[in-house]
Amino acid sequence: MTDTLDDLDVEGTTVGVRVDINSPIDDDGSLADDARLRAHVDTLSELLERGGRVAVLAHQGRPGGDDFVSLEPHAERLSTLLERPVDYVDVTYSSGAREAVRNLDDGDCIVLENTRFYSEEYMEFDPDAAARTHLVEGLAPVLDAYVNDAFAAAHRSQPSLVGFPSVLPGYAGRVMESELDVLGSIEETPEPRVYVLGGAKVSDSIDVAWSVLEKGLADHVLTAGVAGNVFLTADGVDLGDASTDFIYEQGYWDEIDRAADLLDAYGERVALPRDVAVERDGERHELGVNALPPADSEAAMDIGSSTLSYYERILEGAGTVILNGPAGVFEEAAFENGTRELYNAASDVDTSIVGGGDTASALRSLGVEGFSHVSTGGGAALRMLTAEPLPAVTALEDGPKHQQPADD
Ligand SMILES: Nc1ncnc2c1ncn2[C@@H]1O[C@H](COP(=O)(O)OP(=O)(O)O)[C@@H](O)[C@H]1O
Ligand SMILES: O=C(OP(=O)(O)O)[C@H](O)COP(=O)(O)O
Repeated sequence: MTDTLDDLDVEGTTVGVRVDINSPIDDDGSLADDARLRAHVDTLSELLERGGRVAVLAHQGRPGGDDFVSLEPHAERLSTLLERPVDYVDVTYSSGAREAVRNLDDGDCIVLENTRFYSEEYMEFDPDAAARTHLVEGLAPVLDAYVNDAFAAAHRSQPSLVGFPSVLPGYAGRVMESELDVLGSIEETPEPRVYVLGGAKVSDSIDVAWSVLEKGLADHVLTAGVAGNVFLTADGVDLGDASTDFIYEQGYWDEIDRAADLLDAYGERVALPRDVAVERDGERHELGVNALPPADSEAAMDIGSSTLSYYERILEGAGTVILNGPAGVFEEAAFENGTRELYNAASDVDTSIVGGGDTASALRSLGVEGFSHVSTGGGAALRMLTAEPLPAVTALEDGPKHQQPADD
């Protein structure tokens, strides 16, 4: 068990709080959805009301992505949500960042710059190595304690997640605490258990599929989204140039082989889309897999209606469904149907657990409700639901193993 905020003597304590406010970003760089910021309000308010001095640490996007932006808009929105000034600091661990942290008074809050603006934060380290990174050596000297509330990133072994608890006393924030509580007992959920893997993080989805199939946790794995397209390709379906190029551009070429191996080993428990939707003459047009490939420029953007009927039948018999990732490009009206209907069917299952940043945003924009638990995490929730340890949680549990770096 990890210590929580109940174990922290907050007043006058300078706390580095790692949150996950990684959010969809509009074309103009503003926040398209603030659900993940709202999720952390309880933790941050509690720390501030108890007289803590709070330096928020977080990442946004991945290098090269359109959503790889500064945390300035996040600081502004947090200020509104917390109903108090929240200053944005344009550095993360340099002397300027240390200065901003030293200047905090009781009840003050700042947001440090996107941790992933520094390349080491985009690499995986074991906790000992993470303790020696620039980020941790630079910032830990001015912190008294570390709170990890970033459940959604807890499956990453990055310095801001595993390095700080190696040199500072670490505590789980309220989001982390409640997620660990709800998601910690997957083996006890009713069977049959169905995992629905959609979205665009194909490597994560295939990792999860292997793990839950090998451990006998999943009775069925339903594939959709880009993951579904990769499985179809692995099964020998030619999706055409547009979808195939997309898989290649996203760096998922190797995943096709992994998906093929998985189909060889557990094919009878893995369901593949039976049809896909493409854009033809400006409208949605559905094609059965036998009618593929489509014309050159037509990408598979959603699952079609016969896939939906097939998946709905499996879900009708399920005791538990665990779902991550949209079934298609739900951001476009023509391709939201698969996601809406699949989520609706999943929400009718007795025990229904859903997670993921885009998934939560799809739930809200499509108005789907009724899940037993909506997790702030996608990959992290799935990893936990495979009964695998989360590196950031293990680091918190293990506690500090190294001396806190000295202040200058
Ligand atoms: N067939 C598809 N082709 C391209 N993108 C897709 C497809 N299906 C889903 N997506 C995209 O997947 C993204 C969400 O995936 P992901 O980040 O894995 O979800 P989450 O954040 O819930 O874990 C969405 O932006 C959606 O447009
Ligand atoms: O959005 C996140 O994960 P998710 O898409 O699995 O919900 C987390 O912020 C982790 O981000 P990452 O998958 O770029 O490491």
